[in-house]
Amino acid sequence: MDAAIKVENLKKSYGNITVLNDVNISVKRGEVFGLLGANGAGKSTAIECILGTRKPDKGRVRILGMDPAEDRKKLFENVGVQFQESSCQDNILVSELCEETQCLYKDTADYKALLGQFGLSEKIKSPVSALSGGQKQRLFIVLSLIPNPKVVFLDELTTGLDTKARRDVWKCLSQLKEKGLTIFLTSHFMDEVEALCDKIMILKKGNAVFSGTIKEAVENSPYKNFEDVYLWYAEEETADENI
Ligand SMILES: Nc1ncnc2c1ncn2[C@@H]1O[C@H](COP(=O)(O)OP(=O)(O)OP(=O)(O)O)[C@@H](O)[C@H]1O
Repeated sequence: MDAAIKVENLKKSYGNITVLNDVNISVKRGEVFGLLGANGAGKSTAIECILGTRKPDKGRVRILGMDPAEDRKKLFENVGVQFQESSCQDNILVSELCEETQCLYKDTADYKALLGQFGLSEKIKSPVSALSGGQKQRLFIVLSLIPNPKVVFLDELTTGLDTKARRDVWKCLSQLKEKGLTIFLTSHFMDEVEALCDKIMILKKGNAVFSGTIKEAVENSPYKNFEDVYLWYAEEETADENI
């Protein structure tokens, strides 16, 4: 079966600084893939190049067999995207924003059910500007799921959420995964990565320093705790120095 997401030899530089250096990614349908790395490692740039919103210098990308630069319309009927920062009109209500999003697609999920799953039913008539940071974050995940996507990209999906909200989001995403959703996420929380990801890639200054399962990452390092393992791959200094 074709990979849901296939990235070959992706390269991107800003001026003479290489931000992505020959990155190769393959995500199967129904898998949860985590792209990890320190601030500035190149994760957001990779997502933007994969989605075709930023032009890579080199490389080939296919999502559900489609070229994101050429098949934009068809692709975005099947792909949901939640970015780190999303902007919308100041006074728009949660229900209005969901309805506006729904109008853009043919086949959509029931947004009221999604708001319920993500703990936002009571906020349906609130202005988006009156939501807390964590509530907004959950709303943007809901918006990414409205197109009933086969693949969803979630950039730092639980940054700003409290402990209970994070757990609730994990549960919702696990349920969606069981229904066959392919998830591409970035995260700085290793407990989250362990709870959700089937496969990971660790980027260090644009280079993939590890690609595989969490179990393989642990086995190929001197550490047992996944956060130590991650730091060992991702950072200049050793994990010991961070304890
Ligand atoms: N438009 C741009 N012009 C020049 N440099 C850029 C641009 N966008 C990003 N960069 C640089 O590219 C590098 C990678 O940035 P990117 O946002 O992809 O990192 P990231 O891994 O997503 O970081 P974070 O975890 O902080 O979100 C950084 O050094 C950043 O300063």
